[in-house]
Amino acid sequence: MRKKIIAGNWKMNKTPSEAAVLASEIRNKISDAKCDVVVCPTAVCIPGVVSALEGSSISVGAQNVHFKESGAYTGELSSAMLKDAGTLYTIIGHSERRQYFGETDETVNLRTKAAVDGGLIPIVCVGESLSERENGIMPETVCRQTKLAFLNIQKDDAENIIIAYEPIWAIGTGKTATAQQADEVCGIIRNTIKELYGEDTAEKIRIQYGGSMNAGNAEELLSMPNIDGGLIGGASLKPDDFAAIIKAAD
Ligand SMILES: O=C(CO)COP(=O)(O)O
Repeated sequence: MRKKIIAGNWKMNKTPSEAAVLASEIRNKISDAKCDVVVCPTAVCIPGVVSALEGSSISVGAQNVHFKESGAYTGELSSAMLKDAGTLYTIIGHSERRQYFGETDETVNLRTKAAVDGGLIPIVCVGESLSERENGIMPETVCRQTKLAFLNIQKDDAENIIIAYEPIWAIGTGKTATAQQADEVCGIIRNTIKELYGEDTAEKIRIQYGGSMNAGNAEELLSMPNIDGGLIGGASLKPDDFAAIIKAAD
């Protein structure tokens, strides 16, 4: 039985002081979660959020990580820096980064390797666009993204990586994939992991769904056999809604 994992992607929202308040509010609402809970604020908010959550079971994640250890990469953050700041997870390859910041399958793979080597748990995002779905190439897209993200990742490391299936057409649109649609794609991803690493890794790896998950639809999505959690955008900024999603996972 895979332990569920609910992560909040705060995206480019909240100042450091607002983020610390939000973290405290979330902490107060979910003291007894049975699933893993992660919040991913912007990098500048990490120290304040880490201290607001100190001693709680809620972990902190970053929204991106660079693939080099240090050097002339203005504006970037290494896994060692994030780790030292108290981060345990990092989102990698979110579709917004692929769309607006030139992220490619190759850089997603480099970042995934750097995160693993630096002791961070990657949350690797994959997902098709609306036109890919409408043209019948959704399976090809998610298989390709998954295979390339895991290139040169050892089996022992692979099973600890989290994959987030986020169909681009469902992000921030209020248009959620149906539970059946989401489960089908999470199953395709799990099968790809089976091809790469075998049945045992495929059974262990956790696959989240992300895309307009909210307090109303979380329970149905999280009850599906291949969905092991959620990567939540908008609803993770509302403590009551985020707490309701965590309750649905438990
Ligand atoms: O992109 C997402 C999480 O990474 C999903 O965002 P929304 O939940 O706002 O649709």
